[in-house]
Amino acid sequence: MTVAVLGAGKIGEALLSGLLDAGHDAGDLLFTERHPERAAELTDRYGVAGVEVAEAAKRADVLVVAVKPQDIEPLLDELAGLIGPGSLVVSMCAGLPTSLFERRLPAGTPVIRVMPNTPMLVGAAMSAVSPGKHATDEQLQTVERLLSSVGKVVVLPESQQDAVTALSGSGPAYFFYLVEAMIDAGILLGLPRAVAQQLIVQAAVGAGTMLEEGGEHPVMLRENVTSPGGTTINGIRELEKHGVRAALLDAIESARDRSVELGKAHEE
Ligand SMILES: NC(=O)C1=CN([C@@H]2O[C@H](COP(=O)(O)OP(=O)(O)OC[C@H]3O[C@@H](n4cnc5c(N)ncnc54)[C@H](OP(=O)(O)O)[C@@H]3O)[C@@H](O)[C@H]2O)C=CC1
Ligand SMILES: O=C(O)[C@@H]1CCC=N1
Repeated sequence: MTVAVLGAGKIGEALLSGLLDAGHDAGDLLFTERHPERAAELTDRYGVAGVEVAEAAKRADVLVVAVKPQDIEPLLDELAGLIGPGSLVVSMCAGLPTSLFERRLPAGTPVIRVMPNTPMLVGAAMSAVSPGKHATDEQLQTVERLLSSVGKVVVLPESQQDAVTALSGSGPAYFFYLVEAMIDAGILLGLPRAVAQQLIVQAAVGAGTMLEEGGEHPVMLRENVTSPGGTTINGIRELEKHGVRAALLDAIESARDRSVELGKAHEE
């Protein structure tokens, strides 16, 4: 099976790299890029061929659309004249509904909407998958299998994709932001930056592993760190005083709203 990534930016590269690490053959992967120097860099790094969209449409069984939602219109115009009956289109674009692709591509084109995240680069993606109206169960399974090689996969109704985009699509950015702020706190307390970074990154990895493997609720895990009359509760009081929980709710709601807005921009 040949997979072509249309738009090999951050997420497109993460997919190529994750698939190669998972054992996919470079010869079964293609990508398109509009900057020749970026294409050359990717071919050097991964041994994957950069091609024109027409060649990708001709050779690939699965076309993964990974351009910014703002760049979708010209690509759809181009693809509309190129897509053959055997092509399966997978969109990773935030906010864009499968109905947009179905309306603009040849009648009956199977489309599957996916929201992955950048940990795909290290085989630890969370991908949520929603089939459009022409995608068969077999095509859904193909996409699930492909994405399972680079992380975890859930199948969800498309109506939940804007929420998923805000939660797990953007989620890594919020964790990185917290880590960055906590490293700054280490600097404030006089630790060398490298030491602060090592301490916080390992605390994040340890917490993530406990969340994933321990099976305990996050509230319980936090309570276990919070000794009576100890240090952690002082920190928690400050987080509550500064409304960090409400800030996260607002942040994720706002990201969801932006996903809805990106989709609306392409309504008929
Ligand atoms: N980054 C993330 O964590 C995630 C992103 N996504 C989705 O993935 C998509 C890409 O996001 P991201 O990787 O961050 O964005 P990037 O801008 O890094 O990647 C998109 C790439 O596609 C190129 N491009 C645009 N139009 C074309 C075209 N017609 N043919 C070939 N290449 C083209 C862009 O070139 P140029 O540099 O000139 O713009 C760019 O290199 C978005 O729709 C986003 O919603 C989904 C989940 C997570
Ligand atoms: O910021 C964005 O729009 C993309 C979608 C989810 C993560 N990154």
